[in-house]
Amino acid sequence: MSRKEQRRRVGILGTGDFSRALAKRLLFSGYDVILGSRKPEKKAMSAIDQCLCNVQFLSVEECIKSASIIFLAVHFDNVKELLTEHVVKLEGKILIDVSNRDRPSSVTSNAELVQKMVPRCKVVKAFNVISAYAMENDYNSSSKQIFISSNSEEARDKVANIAKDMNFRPVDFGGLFAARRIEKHPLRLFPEWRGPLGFAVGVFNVWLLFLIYIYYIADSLYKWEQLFVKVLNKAFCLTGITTLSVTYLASSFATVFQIYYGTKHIRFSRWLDKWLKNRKQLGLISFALISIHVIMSVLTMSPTYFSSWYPSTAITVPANLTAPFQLKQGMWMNWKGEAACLVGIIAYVVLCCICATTFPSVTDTLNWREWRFVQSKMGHAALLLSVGHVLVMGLPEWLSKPQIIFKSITFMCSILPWITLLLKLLFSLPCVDRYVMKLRKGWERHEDKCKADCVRPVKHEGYVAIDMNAGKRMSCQDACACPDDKIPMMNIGGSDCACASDDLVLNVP
Ligand SMILES: NC(=O)C1=CN([C@@H]2O[C@H](COP(=O)(O)OP(=O)(O)OC[C@H]3O[C@@H](n4cnc5c(N)ncnc54)[C@H](OP(=O)(O)O)[C@@H]3O)[C@@H](O)[C@H]2O)C=CC1
Ligand SMILES: [Fe+3]
Repeated sequence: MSRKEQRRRVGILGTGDFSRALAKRLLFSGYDVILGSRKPEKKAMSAIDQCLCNVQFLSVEECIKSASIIFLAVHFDNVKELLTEHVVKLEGKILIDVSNRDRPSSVTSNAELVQKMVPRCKVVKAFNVISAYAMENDYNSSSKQIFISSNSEEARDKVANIAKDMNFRPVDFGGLFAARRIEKHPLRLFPEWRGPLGFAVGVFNVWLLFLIYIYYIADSLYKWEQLFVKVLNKAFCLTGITTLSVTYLASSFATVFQIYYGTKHIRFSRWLDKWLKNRKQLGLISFALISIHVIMSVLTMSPTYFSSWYPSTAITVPANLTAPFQLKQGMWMNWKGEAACLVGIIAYVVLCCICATTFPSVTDTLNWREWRFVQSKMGHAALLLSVGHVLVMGLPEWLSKPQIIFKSITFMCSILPWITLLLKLLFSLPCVDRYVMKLRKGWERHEDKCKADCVRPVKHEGYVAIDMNAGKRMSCQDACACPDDKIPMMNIGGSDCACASDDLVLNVP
């Protein structure tokens, strides 16, 4: 057998669903596949799938002997029993663990446990994030990622090449420790959506209660039948605009944070970090809510529902009527209705454009500057237009009845968007913008102070004293917060800060 043929030969232990899908995919990718089964004589794979008629069926032992790269496609519970007899034969081979867990664990991973069972084998965690169905049917899957981890770099490279040959996109996660993260991946259930959805539901309930109070309890403006469309439509609109403001408010908070600490090297607080990371979800939720508002408004667009957008529908019939009486009614919208519609439509179209750029196929075509333009400039423009839409509807009422302005939903829902827009305006002022840009390029307000106070050429157990280079990577303010008799130090990776006293200093160069 030529070396090339040997190189493209792989073994698979187990003959279940995943194993069959994997074998088929590997065959189509030009590999020579050997299946290792506990009872090879009983298996007739070609009867299950004709494509598998070229696959060799061997015992587990023979399969391990014949291939240097072996997929372990059995459930983890059966791995120990299967491998115990073959520990020696597996020495030096690459064993790819594809198993998944029922529950995530931060303490260990299946792959690490397998590595303990066969310590002299190069265990690789990979392919567990692809379902048997996708493996078998989805050939146009170059965007599908395969996460790979192993303590052997050579094994990671070899498995990455196999993944590429199978038209997947390998992602190297480094050492086998990362298998914990990889095994958590298939168990996730939209974790990044939970917070934003919870927030939106909370805000929706608050607005709904407020609407019920002002429309039904404080006043009897609407009938209870109107709760489903007339009142809920307003709740969707108010929640949509609030969520949209919250989406854009996060970046202003981040700027305030950086200005306050005078550096970009301090980590954001956890809540702010989470908020910043959830902006995409918040934006998409606000888009969904505003879409519901648009559909409901279009369906109910009539003088009865939108009485302030149309002329009065009241007809005056003369009391002394003796002849047929014809009264023409102009049912076109007044200026307020037309202006509110126009601004609302433009706001919605801008929102649709922003939304479209979140699709990976569109995002990939944008450069960094274009993406920022759409997400930041167009996003704030959409928020401004949404506020404009509300302003057109609310302003006449605010001016005519200022005493009940806090009962006006148009006023109440505009407060947060105005704060968001005013903060954005403030940070766009040239002097503020210049300062923020300087911070974002790495300049630190406390740098000069640090230069005087913190530079001490000492080393200590993996930590180095804060010097100019270290100070750039970490907040000098934090570093200088050590008491007078302690020297501020940071670890070599730059992620941890420590205060050490002079007598602990081991090595003064
Ligand atoms: N199915 C899927 O979509 C995915 C599965 N995976 C992982 O792939 C692995 C295999 O899954 P799947 O193919 O669905 O499982 P199956 O139950 O369909 O197949 C498991 C295979 O393991 C072999 N095996 C070895 N020892 C034992 C034993 N003691 N008891 C029972 N079977 C044994 C059997 O083959 P034989 O009888 O020939 O020895 C059996 O066919 C699992 O770890 C799973 O987490 C990962 C991603 C997706
Ligand atoms: Fe509206």
